[in-house]
Amino acid sequence: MNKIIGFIGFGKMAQAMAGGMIHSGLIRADQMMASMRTENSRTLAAEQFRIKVSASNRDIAAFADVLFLAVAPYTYFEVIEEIKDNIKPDAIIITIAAGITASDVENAFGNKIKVVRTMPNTPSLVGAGMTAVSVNSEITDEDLVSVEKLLSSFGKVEIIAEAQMDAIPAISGSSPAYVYMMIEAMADGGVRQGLSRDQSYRLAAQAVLGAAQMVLETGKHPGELKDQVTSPGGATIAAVSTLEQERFRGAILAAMDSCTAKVKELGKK
Ligand SMILES: NC(=O)C1=CN([C@@H]2O[C@H](COP(=O)(O)OP(=O)(O)OC[C@H]3O[C@@H](n4cnc5c(N)ncnc54)[C@H](OP(=O)(O)O)[C@@H]3O)[C@@H](O)[C@H]2O)C=CC1
Ligand SMILES: O=C(O)[C@@H]1CCC=N1
Repeated sequence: MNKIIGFIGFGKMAQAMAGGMIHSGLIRADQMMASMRTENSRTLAAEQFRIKVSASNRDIAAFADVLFLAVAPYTYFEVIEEIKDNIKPDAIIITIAAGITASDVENAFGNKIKVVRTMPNTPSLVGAGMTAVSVNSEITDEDLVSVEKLLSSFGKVEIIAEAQMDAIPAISGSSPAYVYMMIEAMADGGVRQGLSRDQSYRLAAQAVLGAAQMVLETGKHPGELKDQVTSPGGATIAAVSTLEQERFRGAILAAMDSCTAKVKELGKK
């Protein structure tokens, strides 16, 4: 793809997307540039990713064909105020912040701009990301093709209605954190039974990966797949019964409600 990709803010999420794009071969490091606040972050990013770095958000905005706004939600509007007169007229602005709407961004720029609101996740780094996408009315069919191509270079893309975007962090933006917690707990359980720590992580992570792949590839209901594991009078149903007593599913639903409530709060600041 023959475009300059700019990142304003190059933290955990931007690095995961940039790493995924470079690794896929779609974008070369010399097509990417990023601005960060501290010198230390810029030095590390230049060393690790071999991209151009700058202290000036305006410099990045002036060169980018596709500009990712990858700062925290509470920094969005000061950054937009800083760069709004510097973006290329045809630039595509990609937002990744939880809770910030496309119309918030349009209003902050103060004129008609192309906005793609996304909610990515960190598995983008290994090409296994999940990015939800909604676009504003300035995005043409041709733009959407380019955006989908770019975002697909590091994982799956789902186009969704803007009104549903606040629901996405809980299910795919933040949820890798819950899964890592589950893998960590499963590995602790393995270690408790005498398995090595390393082997426990590999066993637990591969079981989670395989279960997710079963849901995606068989198209079967997760309940049916669970039933295939639970042999009558066996060990799995003993584990399932304890999980139900401990409100495993209730805890996940409650955590997702907290996540979504926080997303809405982030958008109001
Ligand atoms: N982490 C995740 O899994 C996900 C995060 N997001 C969204 O991504 C965004 C960033 O989150 P995350 O990557 O976790 O955060 P990080 O704290 O890791 O990164 C923030 C980045 O912004 C830079 N920064 C801060 N202030 C400025 C400024 N004024 N101008 C330019 N750069 C600045 C920081 O630079 P420095 O290091 O020099 O301080 C850093 O590079 C958030 O909006 C979040 O909602 C979305 C989906 C998933
Ligand atoms: O924790 C956060 O607010 C961001 C949004 C989704 C994942 N990380």
